[in-house]
Amino acid sequence: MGTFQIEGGHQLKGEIQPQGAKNEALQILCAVLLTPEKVTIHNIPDIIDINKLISLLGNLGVKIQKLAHGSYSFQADDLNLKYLESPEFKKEGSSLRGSIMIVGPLLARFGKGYIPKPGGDKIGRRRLDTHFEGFIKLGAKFRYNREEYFYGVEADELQGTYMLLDEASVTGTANIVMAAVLAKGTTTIYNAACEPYLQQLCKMLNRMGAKISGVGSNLLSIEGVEALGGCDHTVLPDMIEIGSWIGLAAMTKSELTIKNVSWENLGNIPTVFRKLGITLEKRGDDIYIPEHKDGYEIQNYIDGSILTIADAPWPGFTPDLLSIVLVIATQARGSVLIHQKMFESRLFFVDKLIDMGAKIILCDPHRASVIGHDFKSQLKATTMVSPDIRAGISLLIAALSAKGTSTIHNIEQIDRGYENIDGRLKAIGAKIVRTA
Ligand SMILES: CC(=O)N[C@H]1[C@@H](OP(=O)(O)OP(=O)(O)OC[C@H]2O[C@@H](n3ccc(=O)[nH]c3=O)[C@H](O)[C@@H]2O)O[C@H](CO)[C@@H](O)[C@@H]1O
Ligand SMILES: C=C(OP(=O)(O)O)C(=O)O
Repeated sequence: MGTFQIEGGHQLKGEIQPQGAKNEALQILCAVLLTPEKVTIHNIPDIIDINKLISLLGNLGVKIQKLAHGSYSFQADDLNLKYLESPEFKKEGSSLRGSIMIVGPLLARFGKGYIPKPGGDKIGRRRLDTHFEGFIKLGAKFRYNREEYFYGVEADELQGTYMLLDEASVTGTANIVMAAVLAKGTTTIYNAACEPYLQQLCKMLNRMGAKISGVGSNLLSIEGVEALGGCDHTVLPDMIEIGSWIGLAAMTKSELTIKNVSWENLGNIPTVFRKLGITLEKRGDDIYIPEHKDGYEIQNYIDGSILTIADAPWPGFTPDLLSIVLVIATQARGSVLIHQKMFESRLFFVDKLIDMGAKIILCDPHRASVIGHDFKSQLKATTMVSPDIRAGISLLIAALSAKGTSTIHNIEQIDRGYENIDGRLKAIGAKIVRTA
């Protein structure tokens, strides 16, 4: 279990380039299974979860070539489907969440898709009903081995149909879309998730020859085609990393420029940070954050009542940024209610912030009320364990703003989603030491 030692209380300064988006890259990598032709992908982040998925694809027989940092070509022309029945697959497939999205492409192209219960953050119930209900609607037979937590779907042929998803699941929508592109006839998916991750996936599939319309909305129409071809794709910058750097700048009162953020794909993320009182300037495609010498003040609603920041499926505010918003609020002027609607175990990390001196009341597993210190009282350094990716980065931001030296254990949880995090933060002045 690796550890970070963080000397807090230093201002940072400079430019930071966001990595490619983890959650988009996971979808895009699974899509290479849909064609025997070569697919080239750029801006793939070098992080644990992505590297695990690339290794899984390699074990499935995908030919992989590293072209440059973040650029790879993949060719799934001769797969070893026997691997899906091996003990190694049961171990490898269950070590990340994104692996679930190999099922749709394998089902569509080879008539069968299997997966052990996928891993990912332990942040509450993470069911897979939406995925499998979608495959069943397309005509697949479903099997579930309870002893081994092993899921399987099989079909000689998939038939397009209308479906109303029970919830706008991100990975569920991606999986069903990837199955439907090769089905017979037209599939209509209502209540589809439409995060930029999915928009990017659909655009890529269309470049491969798929016929998907409604991209960016919650109503997708997919006219099945016989086969897909190769393509080139570049992953967008990671909007969750961008939000993390905004939080970092505010909490450490640092002047930072976040480079090439793809503003048009950030949805309401800038607006939410502005509601917390943080100044963000659009400079070309960069975000410039000035030093917040006098802190930042949370806005109330028009009627004077206390602001709530809650998550919702896109174009609502992503749940993956709520932990970061919460930590920033601990030093704001004013109060805010953080309402994590999607996951029931994602706010428990606030205990660590309370230990550090933050004023937070965990009202219930979904809601935390934060009363900001307005920098009148600095957080105190402490020792903590990172429970999940976003709590981990939030604790790291808290530690960078705190007085004294903090220790964070289990930093693999942060490395799952942030590329060379210590190296990049040290380059802008952070004092972090990594021990293996
Ligand atoms: C690899 C990947 O891409 N992971 C992301 C993906 O996970 P993932 O695709 O696993 O998450 P889902 O979108 O399926 O669902 C997330 C949670 O929200 C609940 N839910 C979802 C939709 C809805 O309308 N109502 C509702 O309550 C689900 O029951 C579940 O508990 O999307 C999540 C929600 O944005 C993000 O936190 C994860 O980072
Ligand atoms: C919850 C997350 O990831 P995963 O779905 O891979 O666990 C996340 O990226 O915040």
